[in-house]
Amino acid sequence: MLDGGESFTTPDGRTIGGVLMEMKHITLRFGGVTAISDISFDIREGEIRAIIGPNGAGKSSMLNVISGFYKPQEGEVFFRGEKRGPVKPYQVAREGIARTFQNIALFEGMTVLDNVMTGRITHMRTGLWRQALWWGPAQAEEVENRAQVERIIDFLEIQAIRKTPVGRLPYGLKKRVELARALAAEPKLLLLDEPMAGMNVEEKEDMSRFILDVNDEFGTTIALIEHDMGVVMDLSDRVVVMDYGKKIGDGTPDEVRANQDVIDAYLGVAHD
Ligand SMILES: Nc1ncnc2c1ncn2[C@@H]1O[C@H](COP(=O)(O)OP(=O)(O)OP(=O)(O)O)[C@@H](O)[C@H]1O
Repeated sequence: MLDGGESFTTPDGRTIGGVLMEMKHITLRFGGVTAISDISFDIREGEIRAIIGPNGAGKSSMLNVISGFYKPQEGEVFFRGEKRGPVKPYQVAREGIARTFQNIALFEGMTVLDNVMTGRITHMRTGLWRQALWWGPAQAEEVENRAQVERIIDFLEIQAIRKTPVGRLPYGLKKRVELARALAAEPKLLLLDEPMAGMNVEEKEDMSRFILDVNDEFGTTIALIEHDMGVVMDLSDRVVVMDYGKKIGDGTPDEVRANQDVIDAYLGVAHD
């Protein structure tokens, strides 16, 4: 277990470990706009952690800080006990963080299988020259990559469409392919950007089940952002609530539901 507090057991019997990621006093500004104002919270190993809030609350900005895409003007980010320095997003990917996007970012002309394969890039170690020659280590690596990709395709129940170009798929399935690609990287921490946005009820139920199964089967820690509060309450172990760039709540779904500031924010009660 990593440093940073006691582990705890969830109501459904899963063990949540120590702190995997810690955000300390994060402030992020865009010119005169303060998108995130002095927010601290942690993400523990094995948990499903949601960041919710009304439109413009600062959730996407926070996800981009976690993924290393935005560098906050103030505050510190710790991942696996180490303070993050100035990193490029690909270095964050190598650290074991993968993400999906709110607006699907797949290669529409490529098959499902090839799209999921692109998620293995961070695991490709042999140089292009050896790969071109299909020689020795490159061959072994390719076999290993294919096996992992097939495992994920089976797990997310997309075998039947593995040779279909992504552009031909309905929205809900595209989202599932995006999840598959992120999982192909075997992330320690998986970031989901509004995974249920634009989905119908049935697709939302499917996606919820897959998120829970991924967490359970692979032990992947999951952080997701969402503005629809109802969607994440059944799914998450703990929830951070943001409003106007500030943290107004943090706790279990029950604690957050009972928090008056959270109720006010969602009902649109005016701020002082
Ligand atoms: N690149 C940017 N440049 C300038 N301002 C930005 C930028 N990104 C976000 N903002 C501003 O920061 C604030 C927080 O935006 P953010 O997109 O993080 O919120 P959000 O909670 O994700 O909203 P939504 O649910 O609508 O996606 C908003 O006032 C927004 O206009």
